[in-house]
Amino acid sequence: MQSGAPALRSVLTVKGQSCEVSLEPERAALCWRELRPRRGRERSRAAELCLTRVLHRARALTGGLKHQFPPGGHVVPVSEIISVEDADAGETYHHGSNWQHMCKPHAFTVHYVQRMKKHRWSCKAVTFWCSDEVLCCQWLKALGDLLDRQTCRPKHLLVYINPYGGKKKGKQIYERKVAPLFSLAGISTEVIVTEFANHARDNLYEVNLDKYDGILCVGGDGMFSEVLHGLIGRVQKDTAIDPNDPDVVLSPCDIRIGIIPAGSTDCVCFATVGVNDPVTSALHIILGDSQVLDVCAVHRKKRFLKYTVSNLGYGFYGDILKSSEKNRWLGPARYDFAGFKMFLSRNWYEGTVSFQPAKWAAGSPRDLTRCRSGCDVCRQSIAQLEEHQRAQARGLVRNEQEDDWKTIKGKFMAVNAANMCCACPRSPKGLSPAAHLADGAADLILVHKCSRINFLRHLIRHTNKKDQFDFPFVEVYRVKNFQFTPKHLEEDDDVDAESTDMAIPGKKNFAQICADHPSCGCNQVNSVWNCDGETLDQTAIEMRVHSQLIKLFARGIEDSKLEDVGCPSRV
Ligand SMILES: CCCCCCCCCCCCC/C=C/[C@@H](O)[C@H](COP(=O)(O)O)NC(=O)CCCCCCCCCCCCCCC
Ligand SMILES: Nc1ncnc2c1ncn2[C@@H]1O[C@H](COP(=O)(O)OP(=O)(O)O)[C@@H](O)[C@H]1O
Ligand SMILES: [Ca+2]
Repeated sequence: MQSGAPALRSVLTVKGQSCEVSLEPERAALCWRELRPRRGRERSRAAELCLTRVLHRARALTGGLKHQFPPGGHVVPVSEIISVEDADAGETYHHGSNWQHMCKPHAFTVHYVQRMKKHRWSCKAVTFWCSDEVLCCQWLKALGDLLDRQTCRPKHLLVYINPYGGKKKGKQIYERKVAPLFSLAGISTEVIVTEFANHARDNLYEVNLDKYDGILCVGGDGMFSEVLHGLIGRVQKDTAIDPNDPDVVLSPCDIRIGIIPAGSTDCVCFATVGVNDPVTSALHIILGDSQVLDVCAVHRKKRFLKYTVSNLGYGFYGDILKSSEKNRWLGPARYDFAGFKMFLSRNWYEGTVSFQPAKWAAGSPRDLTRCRSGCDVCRQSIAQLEEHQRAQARGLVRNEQEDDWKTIKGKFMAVNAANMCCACPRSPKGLSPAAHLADGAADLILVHKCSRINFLRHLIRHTNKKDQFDFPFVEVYRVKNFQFTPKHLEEDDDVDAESTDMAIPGKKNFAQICADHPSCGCNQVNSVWNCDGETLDQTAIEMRVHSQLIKLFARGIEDSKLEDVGCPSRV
């Protein structure tokens, strides 16, 4: 069906009921309604309410439907159709009171996305029976033409599976839940089951990226981090950008990354999709969703260390990660066990944090806004950032290289830089609920030394509606960069850029003794940085946000108003 082509309207049979079915290109929606609703099928008030919501959503998605659908109507935007195919021969067809088997049915099946509760999607199917073959072909062609126009959808994907992530079910999850959906959608894949850590990262430096429309990782945040490093590293290499230069403008990655969650925290997936469900993620990939994402680069002096997209955490979250690695056999529960242990240890670390606020950011960490699909705060922040950069280039405002630094010295239980809300099943609102995916800024959270009971109160607020920053011992800032120096390195301006913190013998020994004797009463000198679930050996670091450097197969968390909560009216 060409653009401007007339609408297709027919009377077709769905589940033995005659329906008026229409497909209108300008509305980009497939709609059907029963001509004579079945007797004795009175809709409950709840069902009617649900239907009103479907119509409201369809109107929003299709730019306003002029046509009102009476109760019994169904609307599926073409952008949410997964595939259309000839109905299976031999399928049972209900005609009047007789059940018949048709050898060659004149019917087609539409597979589409249905919204379930809590941002979960599932794949539904509806079969339309036609009176003759010509009509059936006409419908298949019209729908096929409209689907061909969905050019953002991937056709060929490279998939990396971590067989050891999370509950070690990555391969099973991919084969049972994801691969069948991809073949339904006509997506071909090349699958690599990783054999060792960093296999995916290293492989991405070698593969011909032009062959693929996207790179998928099946695993947790650590596996995502591998793919992120492989892809960003590869693109910088291809464009001759030196990642060791902390001030360099990194080349953006155009190829999208998809995450099939099969890890322990799945925070990147949860915070960009709204749920860690493999089927939902596969459907977002099939529809060709795209969500840009800020990436933070971590350096020490002039040496690149790591990229992070979710949380860069020192103290509590660094210690949890380090301690949990020994108990990998516990699966995702290792974090709760380590969390409990670290809570009891009440470690704190002395050091200095310096940062530059993101002055142009449209939001602030405690403004109660949430980053949602098509986020206005992200759009406005980037517009203001670009305006600011243009003014700087024209010399209208001072270069901020040396200005506006704020410095805080202290004893910290935790230093976290959340580049996104970091929502996960343990904390559905996340470490920084108002952080944004693509605003060019991160939320720097400083938790000063406090009593165990106060720290617990702060932690518990990650799981309820109260503000976790509303404590005198917690500070939060929206920043474009920050530096952290542990106290024992504060005087060491001359520390060789190549050396690590552990190269200071006396201090290493002290830290070692205390780590070995936690009951000795001394606090350890150093924690480690938890960088999206990977540890960093260095403690003195600098971090800078690179706005919108990568793209994911996601659309950000949708407003829950758009969910058809178990609506019975959508077949
Ligand atoms: C009392 C309940 C407190 C719940 C507090 C929950 C806060 C959760 C914030 C989570 C931020 C997650 C940031 C992202 C981290 C991931 O990149 C990263 C890697 O993920 P991967 O294994 O999938 O590769 N994951 C992590 O670093 C794990 C963080 C896990 C945090 C668990 C915290 C549990 C704390 C339990 C404290 C218990 C106190 C009990 C007192 C009686
Ligand atoms: N085949 C493999 N063997 C061992 N480790 C691997 C393999 N493939 C990937 N990894 C590493 O496993 C780590 C954890 O993976 P991840 O999928 O994030 O699981 P989890 O969420 O349980 O931590 C990552 O650091 C990744 O580099
Ligand atoms: Ca951000």
